[in-house]
Amino acid sequence: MYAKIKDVLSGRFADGEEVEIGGWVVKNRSSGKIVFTLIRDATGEMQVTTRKGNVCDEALKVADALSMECSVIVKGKVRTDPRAPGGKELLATELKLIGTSKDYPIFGREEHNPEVLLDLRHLHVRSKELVAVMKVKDAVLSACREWFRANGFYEVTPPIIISSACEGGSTLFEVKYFEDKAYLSQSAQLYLESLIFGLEKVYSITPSFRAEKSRTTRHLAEYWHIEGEMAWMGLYEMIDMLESLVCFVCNKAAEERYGEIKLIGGDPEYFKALKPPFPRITYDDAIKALQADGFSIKWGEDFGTHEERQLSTHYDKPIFVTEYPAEVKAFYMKDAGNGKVLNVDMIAPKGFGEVIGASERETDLRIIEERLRRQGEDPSKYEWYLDLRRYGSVPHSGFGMGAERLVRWICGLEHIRDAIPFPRTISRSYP
Ligand SMILES: NC(=O)C[C@H]([NH3+])C(=O)NS(=O)(=O)OC[C@H]1O[C@@H](n2cnc3c(N)ncnc32)[C@H](O)[C@@H]1O
Ligand SMILES: [Mg+2]
Repeated sequence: MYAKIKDVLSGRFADGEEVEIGGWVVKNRSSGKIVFTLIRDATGEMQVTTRKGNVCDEALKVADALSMECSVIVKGKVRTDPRAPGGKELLATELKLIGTSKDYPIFGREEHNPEVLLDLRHLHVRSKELVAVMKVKDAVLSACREWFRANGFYEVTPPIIISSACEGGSTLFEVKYFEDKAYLSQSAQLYLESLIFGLEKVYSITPSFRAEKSRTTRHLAEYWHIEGEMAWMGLYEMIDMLESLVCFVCNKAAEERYGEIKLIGGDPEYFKALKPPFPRITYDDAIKALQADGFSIKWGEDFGTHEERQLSTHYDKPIFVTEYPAEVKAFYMKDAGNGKVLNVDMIAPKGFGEVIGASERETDLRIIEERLRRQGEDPSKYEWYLDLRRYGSVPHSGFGMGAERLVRWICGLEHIRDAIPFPRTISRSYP
C-alpha cells in the first residue's frame, strides 16, 4: 500500500528515503525543466518536485501536463525543505498518471454560488473543508459509540419503514409499501421503547426524515439521529447522563480533530474544555427571560429559532430547558401536572439552537390515548405501542440528538447542510 502524506510530513521517513504515494493534484506549476505539484491524499497535502534528469522524459511531460484533480502515483525521495508546505517535499523519481481530469469545474469555494456547489456536491465533497467536516463527524459518531458502550448501552437497528408518526403527522414522508402505504421514520424512539424491556439501555444511530416546510440553516429533510432509551431512568437522572455524553463526545472530537475544526473556523479549545454542569432553566424561566428581553412571547407558545438564539445569548454553555407546556409537545411525554410535561431540550450557545430533544415517557395508557386523540392521531394505529404500557411497563426516558446539529455546533458551520455529505432539504434531493 502507498505511504500516507501525514506520515511523510510527520518525519516517519528519513531524508533520501524513497516512498510511493497515491493521490490527487491540488495545483500544478511548471517551468518546463522543473514542475512543482501539490498533491493530496486523505491525510493531507504535500509538494512533489519533478526535475528534468531525475525522471524519464515521459514522466516530466506527464508532470508538466498535470491539472487539478488528476490522480497520480508518485515515487520519490523525501527531502526536508522549510519552504515546502508541511516542511518536506518529495523529489520525484517516477510519476504515473492514473486518471485524467480536464477542466475540473470547481476552482475554490468563494468563486461559486452555493447552489452551483450543491449541484456539484458529488465533486465538492473532496474539498478540504468538507473532508474536514466529515472527519469531525466520524470522530463524533465513534465517540458516541464509545460512550454508549462504556455506559452499558446496546446498539440496536430499528426499522426505517414505519406505520405511524412519532413526531406528528405533518412532517411524515409517505412511501408506497407493496400494496399498502408506509412512512419514513421521524425517530426510532417508539421502537427503542419496546427494546428496553429486554436490553434496558439501547441506542441507535439512524437516518430520520422530516418533511419540514421550513427553509432554515438548521433543518434537513434527512438527518442522522443519535437516540437513546433507558429503562428505570427519570428525567433529571437523564439530564445528568446527557451532560456526560455531550462533554465526552465534544472533548474527544476536539482532541482528535483539533486541526480540522480550526481549519473550518471552529474553536476546538472551547470543546476540549467543555465540562458539566450546564445551566438548567425551566420553560417558565425562559418565558420570563425572553419577555424581559423584549420578546412578545406568551406562556404556552413553543420556542423557534429566534427565541432559542436569544436564550442562548445569556450563557456560554449549552442550556437545558425543562418542563414545557404539554400542548406544544409530543403525545408520549410524561405528564408533570399543571399542564406541563417532563421533557428537556438542550440548546447550544451562540444561536446553534436545539441539539437534543428528550423526555421521560408517559406510562399511563389512558393519558397517552387522550393525548393522541387531542393531537389528531388515531390511537388504534398505536395499539402495538400501547401494549408496552399493558405488559410490565416501567418508568423510562429517552433522547434524540441530531448528529448534524451537533457537528454544525462543534465546527461552527453557517448552515447545517455542510454537516452532511449530500444534504436533503425542501428544495433539494440531488445529487
Ligand atoms: N428518541 C427521542 O426521544 C427523540 C424524539 N422522538 C424526537 O424526535 N425529538 S425531536 O423531534 O426533538 O428531534 C430530536 C433531535 O433531532 C434533531 N432534529 C430534529 N429535526 C431535525 C431536522 N429537521 N433537521 C436536523 N436535525 C433535526 C434535533 O437535534 C432534535 O433535538
Ligand atoms: Mg425537538
